[in-house]
Amino acid sequence: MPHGPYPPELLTTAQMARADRLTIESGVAGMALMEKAAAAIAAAATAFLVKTAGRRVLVLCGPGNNGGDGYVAARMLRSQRFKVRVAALVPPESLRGDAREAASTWDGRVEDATSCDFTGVDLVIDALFGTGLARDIDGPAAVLIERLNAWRAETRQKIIAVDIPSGVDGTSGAIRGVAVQADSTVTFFRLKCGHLLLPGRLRCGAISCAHIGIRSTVLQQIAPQTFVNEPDAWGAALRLPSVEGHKYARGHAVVVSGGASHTGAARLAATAALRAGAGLVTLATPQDAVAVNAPALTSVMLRVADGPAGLSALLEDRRKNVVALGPALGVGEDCCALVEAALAPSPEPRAAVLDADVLTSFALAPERLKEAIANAPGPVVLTPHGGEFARLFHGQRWERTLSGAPISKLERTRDAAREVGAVIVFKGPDTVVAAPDGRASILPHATPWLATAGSGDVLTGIVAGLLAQGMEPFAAASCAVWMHAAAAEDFGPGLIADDIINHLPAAWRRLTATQS
Ligand SMILES: NC(=O)C1=CN([C@@H]2O[C@H](COP(=O)(O)OP(=O)(O)OC[C@H]3O[C@@H](n4cnc5c(N)ncnc54)[C@H](O)[C@@H]3O)[C@@H](O)[C@H]2O)[C@@H](O)CC1
Ligand SMILES: [K+]
Repeated sequence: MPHGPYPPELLTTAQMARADRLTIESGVAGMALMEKAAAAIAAAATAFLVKTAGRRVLVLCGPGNNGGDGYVAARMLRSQRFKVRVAALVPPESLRGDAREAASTWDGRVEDATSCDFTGVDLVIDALFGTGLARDIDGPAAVLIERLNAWRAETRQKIIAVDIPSGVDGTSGAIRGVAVQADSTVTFFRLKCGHLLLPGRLRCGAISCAHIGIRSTVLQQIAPQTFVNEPDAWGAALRLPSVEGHKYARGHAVVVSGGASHTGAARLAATAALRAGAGLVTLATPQDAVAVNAPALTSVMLRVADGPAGLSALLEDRRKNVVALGPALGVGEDCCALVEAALAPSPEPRAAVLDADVLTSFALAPERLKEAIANAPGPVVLTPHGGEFARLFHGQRWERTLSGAPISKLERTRDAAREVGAVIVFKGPDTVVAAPDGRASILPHATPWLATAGSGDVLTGIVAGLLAQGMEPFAAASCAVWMHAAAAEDFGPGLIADDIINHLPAAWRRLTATQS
């Protein structure tokens, strides 16, 4: 699993190649970058070998600069008296540019990787393919990677990946044919999107990011729009309560409850909105559910709002600046009509969070949802999981471009956000948040315990609570995803949705510690 914190920007492989190019054009030699990259790899390998008292290293080198890093790291490790073997996919004489120069600094034997033997090896360095991977791996290289993974599984020996595990697409996180299963990955300058998107993330092991002499000023030209979902990316937009502020200054969120037998989900969302910092939260309940909701609430207020007309009347109070609906609302036309009431034009701005049954209800009429969003009196955040996303954006079923490159969850979320005009939180272990203007964030670590009943309802409530305080919607949605994961991580095994709410104060503490 990844280790953080990381630099905030995430790059595509094309953006990373541009960062290398811009740096080289500014006068830094490509070999100097490679030496630093290799030094970071050698340091990681040394730390591992010292800890395990291992001595024998096998460096697998590919046909490009990733292989170049491997040759230089091999030389560095041998100079520290480790027993180093190098095995390559192509003969060193066939290499070009920096890779060729790097290989020339290794004066030891170079074995043929496709027939190399792993017996007795303590550590493998995977320098086969990096950000230059351009197609699916097949043939002898694929067989080698399969043999390598089988060796690791059998012997429990370790693999360090140079930049990215070979076979993982650095932009999409897809596996191109086969991919190395690494125990740790040392990447350079900035993480790539494919380090955090599944399934790539699961192939990386612990990720570290080394500085190799590329200045962060190159990012001004590259203008990345994707960020690691950590406080560095959105902390500046956070609204912390001030001593002199009163509760109305922190907004008033309305959460819409389902009928008498479906009330728990909305109560979870409402309580989470309060814990996320909304000044006031009202649960809008149908008359038939009052008797169920009333005894179950204390700090959340309760108001009757039957159907669209009831909700419209409740929302006439202009201080109610966020409405959240979807959890256990029931699928169908009644649900669509409630959403249209919630998004109806209003003289005061009002944000909305749409989740669960709302997303399914509009699956057959996405244009209708798009129109309601276009006319809404404030920003809208949609929080689909995989199934809801697929139903609502079924037009986006292509997994690959015409040239065969995989289309990632990141790009699909970004396209959907642009298409529908709302911030989209595409939930999962690698939750992606995307805004219509193209900004996106990816959650670097989520505990598997988050996949529990009611967890999504709590997330809806946190988004609503942060929006109520006036946080910018992309930042609010990203922050909510982070807090949700941080609270779950704080609680640990055995988590249920109520625990996420109860551990939001711990997430707040962690967050405010990063801000001071
Ligand atoms: N000067 C630079 O550009 C730097 C590059 N660095 C390293 O260089 C790597 C990128 O180097 P490259 O752009 O040369 O790319 P790679 O070394 O990742 O691979 C490119 C080579 O692999 C071949 N190839 C691509 N996909 C293949 C497939 N499926 N099957 C078989 N062959 C395939 C290509 O034809 C090309 O020969 C980074 O990941 C990083 O490790 C670092 O040393 C930092 C500096
Ligand atoms: K690699």
